[in-house]
Amino acid sequence: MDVVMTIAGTDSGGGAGIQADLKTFQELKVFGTSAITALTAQNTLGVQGIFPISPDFVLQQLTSVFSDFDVKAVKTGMLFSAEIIEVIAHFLQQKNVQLVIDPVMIAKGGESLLQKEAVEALKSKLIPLATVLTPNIPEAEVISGIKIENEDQMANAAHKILQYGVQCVVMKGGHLHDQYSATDKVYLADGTTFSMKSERIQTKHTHGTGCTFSAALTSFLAKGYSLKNAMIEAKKFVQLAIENPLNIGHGHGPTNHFAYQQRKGQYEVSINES
Ligand SMILES: Nc1ncnc2c1ncn2[C@@H]1O[C@H](COP(=O)(O)OP(=O)(O)O)[C@@H](O)[C@H]1O
Ligand SMILES: Cc1ncc(COP(=O)(O)O)c(N)n1
Repeated sequence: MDVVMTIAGTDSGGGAGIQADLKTFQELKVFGTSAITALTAQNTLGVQGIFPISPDFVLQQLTSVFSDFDVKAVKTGMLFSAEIIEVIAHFLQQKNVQLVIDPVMIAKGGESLLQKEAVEALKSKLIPLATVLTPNIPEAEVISGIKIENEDQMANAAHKILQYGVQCVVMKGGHLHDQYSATDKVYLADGTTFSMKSERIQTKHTHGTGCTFSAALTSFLAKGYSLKNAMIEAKKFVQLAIENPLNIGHGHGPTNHFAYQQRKGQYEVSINES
């Protein structure tokens, strides 16, 4: 059984963060472990409270898991502070794992999940260790310092981020103003790019989409899929999770992690090489 790990914050409402990651891992038949960076009191309406975990205790969780399991791939989500990022980066530097970084900054309701001062530590300490970085457009703007309003600016931002040492950047298109499609663009350090296009679902139930995508990507990498195939299957996983909502909660509801196993044979992501 392939063992994976999520280093992230919790979501008491179960739609994002650690909970979304573990549900995704379970559906994709990998064994999920975790190191929690912060507890959030959260539901589909927003984040009502944040209780950060001490950096020492984050390190204790990492040490417990890695001293016992052969962890194949790790993803990070909400990291909250520079101190927590530094502890994680120092720890992972000495490990041979595939690392997916979802640079979570702001919850859909607008609450900050990463302190502003922590962006520098993310850029200089953690991103250089990563196999893949999965920013949404606002996160890519903060990390690159480039405003993204068109494809050229997106490519410039991706190439700047690749210079920080990460092997691959996926620009997630959920926030783009495209009425019909949700296109994610993938930029690799070898200069190649491709895009993954799916139908944009008109829905307010997109809580945890970024967490779910990066957890699925981590699972497929741990299972030995190539980077490209892992990315395509992760896109399929999140598309089906959005397309088949559970209709629970009174705000931005969670996605449906069960849908991939039920419907994966009925859906193909459209790939464009460039
Ligand atoms: N309305 C939608 N319909 C289809 N796919 C979507 C939709 N919104 C987001 N996605 C997809 O969900 C994934 C997460 O994207 P995004 O919402 O940009 O990230 P985040 O949750 O980090 O803000 C991406 O693969 C994106 O293309
Ligand atoms: C603990 C936690 N982590 C991450 C997110 C981001 O959620 P989304 O994937 O919807 O951007 C969240 N709302 N809460």
